[in-house]
Amino acid sequence: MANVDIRIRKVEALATPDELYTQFPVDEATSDSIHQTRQTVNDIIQGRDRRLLAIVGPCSLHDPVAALDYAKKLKTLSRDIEDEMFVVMRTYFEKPRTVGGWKGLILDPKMDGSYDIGGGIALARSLLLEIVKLGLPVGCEVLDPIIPQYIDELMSWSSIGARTTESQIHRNLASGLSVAVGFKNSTSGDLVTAVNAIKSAYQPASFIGMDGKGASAIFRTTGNDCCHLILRGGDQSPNYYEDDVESARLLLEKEGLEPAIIVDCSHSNSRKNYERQKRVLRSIIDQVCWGEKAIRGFMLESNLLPGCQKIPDDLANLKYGVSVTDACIGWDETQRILVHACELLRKARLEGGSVQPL
Ligand SMILES: O=C[C@H](O)[C@H](O)COP(=O)(O)O
Ligand SMILES: C=C(OP(=O)(O)O)C(=O)O
Repeated sequence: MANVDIRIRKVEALATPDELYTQFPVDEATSDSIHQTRQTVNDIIQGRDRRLLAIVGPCSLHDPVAALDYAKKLKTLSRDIEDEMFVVMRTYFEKPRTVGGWKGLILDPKMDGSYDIGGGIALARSLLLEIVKLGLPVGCEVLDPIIPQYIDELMSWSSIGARTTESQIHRNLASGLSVAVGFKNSTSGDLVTAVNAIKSAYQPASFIGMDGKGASAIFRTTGNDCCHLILRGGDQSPNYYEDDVESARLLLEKEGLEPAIIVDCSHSNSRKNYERQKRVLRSIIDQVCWGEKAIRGFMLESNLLPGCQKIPDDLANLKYGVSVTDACIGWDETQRILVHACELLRKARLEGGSVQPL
C-alpha cells in the first residue's frame, strides 16, 4: 500500500448518521410539523400557495445561543406575517469560500482551524432540532454531498450555491433531496447553468454515497420536481430588476419549467452592501404587487445585530449576534422591513388582487 493516500495526513472516525439520529432523535410531533412545512414550501414553489417564501436569517450560524435567540424572535415575527409570507430560517452551516476563510460551523465549530467535524456535525443537528421544535422551518445550503445524511430529515428547503450549481455531484444530490432545492445563478451572473441544473435535478440519478450505517452505497433517486431558480446577481450587476425577473421567467418557460424564482436580496444583488438589501426587497414587493407571479420568495441575510466582524484570535472578543461571514441587516431592521413589506402586499390585495403598473 506504499503508493496509497500519499497526501492524506490522517483518517479519523466520525459518528454515522444513524448514531446521530439516535443521539438527537426527532419526535413524532416535530416530524409531522416538518412534513407539513415542506409541503407548504413545495406549494409556494409550485404556485399552489400565493404567499411568498421568506428565507431569512444569518449568513452563517456560528454561535448556537445567538442562533436560538434569533430563531425565537423570527418565530414570533413569522406569526404576524403568515398571511403574506411563509418564513423559513436560513440556517447555513457550510460556507463555500471564493478562496479561503472559515468554512462554517460543521467543518470548524471551534473557529480556530482545528476542524472538529465530529463536534460540528453533532452541534448542527442538535441546533437544528431545537429550532424546528419551536415550529420554525429551516433551510440550509447543501455543499458537502455526505452531510445531508446527517441533517436532511430536519430541513424544509435547501439551496445549491452559485459556486456549485454547475457541478454534477450537486445536481445529482438535489435530485434525491427530500426538500425543494433552489439553484443560484453563477457568480458571473449566468442563468443558464442554474436552468440546466434544474433540468438535470428533475431527472432520476444514480451515484455513490454513504448510507446511515456509514457504508458505501449506491443511491438511486426519483428526481426532484421542486427545484427552482435563485437570482443572486452577478459580477457585473444585480439581477433583481423587473426586466431581469421577466427574462428569467421567459427562460424558464421556454425550457418548459415551472417559472419559480426566488430573489436573493444579498450577495451581488446588494452589491455586498447589506444596507441595500431593503431596496431589493422593496423592488420585489413592487413587482409582486404589479402582478409578477414568477417571484415565489426572497432571501434576506439578517442577524441580531447589523454588519459583520472578523473572527478574532481570542474568541472571547467575538461580538454577540454579529455575522462572521457576510454582513447582515440587524433584527430591528429585519422586523421593520418585513412588516412593511407585508402591509404593502395586503394593501395591494385589498385594492383588487394586484396593483396594475402605470
Ligand atoms: O455567503 C457567503 C459568501 O458570500 C460566500 O461564502 C463567499 O464568501 P467569500 O467570497 O468571502 O469567500
Ligand atoms: C454562499 C451564498 O451565496 P452564493 O452561493 O449566492 O454566493 C450564501 O447564500 O450563503
